[in-house]
Amino acid sequence: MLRFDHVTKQFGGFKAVDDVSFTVRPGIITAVIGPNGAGKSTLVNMAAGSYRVSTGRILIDDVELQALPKHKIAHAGLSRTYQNIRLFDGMSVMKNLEVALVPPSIGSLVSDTFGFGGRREAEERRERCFEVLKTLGLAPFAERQAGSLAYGQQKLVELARAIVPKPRVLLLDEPAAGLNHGETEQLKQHILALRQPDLAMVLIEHDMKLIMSISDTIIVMNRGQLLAEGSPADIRANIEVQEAYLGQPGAIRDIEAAARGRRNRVRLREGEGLTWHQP
Ligand SMILES: Nc1ncnc2c1ncn2[C@@H]1O[C@H](COP(=O)(O)OP(=O)(O)OP(=O)(O)O)[C@@H](O)[C@H]1O
Repeated sequence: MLRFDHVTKQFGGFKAVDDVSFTVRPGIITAVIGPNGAGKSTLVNMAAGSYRVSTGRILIDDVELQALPKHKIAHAGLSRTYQNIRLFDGMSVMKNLEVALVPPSIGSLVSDTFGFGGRREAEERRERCFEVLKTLGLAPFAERQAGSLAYGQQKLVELARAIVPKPRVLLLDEPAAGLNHGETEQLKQHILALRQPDLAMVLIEHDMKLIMSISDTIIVMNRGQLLAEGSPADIRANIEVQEAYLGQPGAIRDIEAAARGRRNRVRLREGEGLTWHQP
């Protein structure tokens, strides 16, 4: 379980994430949506240790992540993919995956990737990587240079690299960005297949069709604040959220004013299970 507990991130005087609290449960897919600049990637970057939290806590179960270095966060069970592909272009697909299995105590990715540990450990790592490549249909490309693959295949290699360490929390930052219809459909099937009882998955996406078809719960962010959370049906049914997402400022102001007049969390639509959060 991943928990954001009153998390704020300031860049100078600007709050990119402003007192956000929510929980990502295992066994389901939690989507985070919102207009450009809403603070979605900043949440991921803080959880993964790329950005320091200004105030608040981020936890996997009882382990606080916000003060840990990146490799310890990975060791605690968190994996991520990036909005922009970050593979080692000149290395084989297999090596790109093996890098993710380097024991944190070693310190040097290179020494491990190119031969650290006993033959047995190396063999086990390769077996695990190959197993994931097979699952994602990438086995034929195992020894190809990552940079030589098509864009859609590289996005899948990123996903594979995030999966090999068997994470407990998987953060996917716009995995469908730049994919065509067929590739997006394929990605959808892979993400659905990843849904397991012991994995908490966060999906940041702008592709609303994909979001609505695979998410179990949706968090709506706007201007650094958590605006609403609910099931896809709740979110779809709520015209105000749609307007906010489509960027109509009048609707956002109305929603903010409505929420400000209430204490803490309020349910505006009791029957629908949509929870509003006070900005
Ligand atoms: N390193 C940084 N320094 C200064 N400002 C930043 C930094 N990273 C993000 N921001 C700002 O924080 C705000 C939130 O950015 P973020 O990337 O989290 O939004 P997002 O919801 O992921 O947007 P998008 O959907 O466009 O990726 C933006 O205004 C952005 O310019």
